[in-house]
Amino acid sequence: MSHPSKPLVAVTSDVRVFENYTWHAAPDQYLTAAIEGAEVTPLMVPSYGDALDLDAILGAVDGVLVTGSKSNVHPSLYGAEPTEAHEPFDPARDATSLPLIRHAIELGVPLLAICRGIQELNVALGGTLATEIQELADRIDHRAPESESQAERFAIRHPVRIKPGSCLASIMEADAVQVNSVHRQAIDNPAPRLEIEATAEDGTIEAVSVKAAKSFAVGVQWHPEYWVRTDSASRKVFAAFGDAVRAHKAARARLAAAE
Ligand SMILES: N[C@@H](CCC(=O)NCCCC(=O)O)C(=O)O
Repeated sequence: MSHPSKPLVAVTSDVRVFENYTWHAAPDQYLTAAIEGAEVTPLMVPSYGDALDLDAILGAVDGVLVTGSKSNVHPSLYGAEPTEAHEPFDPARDATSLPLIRHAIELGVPLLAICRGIQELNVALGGTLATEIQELADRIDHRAPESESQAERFAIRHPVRIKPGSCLASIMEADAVQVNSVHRQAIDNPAPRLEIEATAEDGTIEAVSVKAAKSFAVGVQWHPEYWVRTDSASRKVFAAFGDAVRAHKAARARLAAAE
C-alpha cells in the first residue's frame, strides 16, 4: 500500500563561518517542529539570493518557514541608518528571505515567519523595525535572560493579547496566550498589508497576518518551535501551518488532475 508523501516546506537558512567553511544552516528546533508539529518535510534553502530560482523552489514546496536568528535585518532595507546596535547582520539571508517571502505571498504558498521571520515579513512588505526596544519608554525587556541553558532562555514568560476574530484567535481558541521572548527588535511601523493579530502588554506587536492573503500567511514574534512537543499553544501554531500546507498541496494536485 502506498502512503501519501508528506508535503515539503522550504526553510530559510543563516550564513555562518566556522571550522574554515561557510555554512548555510538552520537550527534543529525549527526542523524538528516542522516534522513533529506541522507533520511536513523541511527542505533547507541556501541563502544564495539572486542566484536562486524562486519559481522553481516555490513550485516544488507547499509551504515556507522563515526561522528566527540572532542576526538582524539590515536597516538600509527599511530606510534606517545602520549603527553598531543593529548588528550582527546576515546580508545573504536578507537577499534570500525577503524575495522568498514576497514571492510566497504572491503565489499563495503558506508562510509561517518566526521572530527574525516576522521582522523580515514586515520589511519585505514595506514596514520598519525598532531596535533595542527594551530601552524605549514603557516597554518591557523582551530579551532572553543571560543563561547557558536554552530551556531557560526560551522559557515561556509573558502574555500576549490576541485580537478577537483574527486568524490567531481561531488557531488558539483563546483571547490570550503565554509566550517566550528572545528578541531586542520588533515591528515599528507595520507594513500596510499586515494585520496586527496580537500584542504584548507593552504594545509590542507579537503576531501579524497578511491581509487578503491567498493562503495562511502569519508571523509571530515569539518561538513556538521551541516548545512544540510540550506546549499546546506552540503546537497549535505549527499544526495550523501544517494544515494550510496540506490544503495547498491538495489544491495543487486537484489543479494538476484537471489539466
Ligand atoms: N535578531 C532579532 C531577531 C530575534 C530572533 O530571531 N531571535 C532568535 C533567537 C536567537 C538566540 O538568541 O538564540 C532580534 O533580536 O529582534
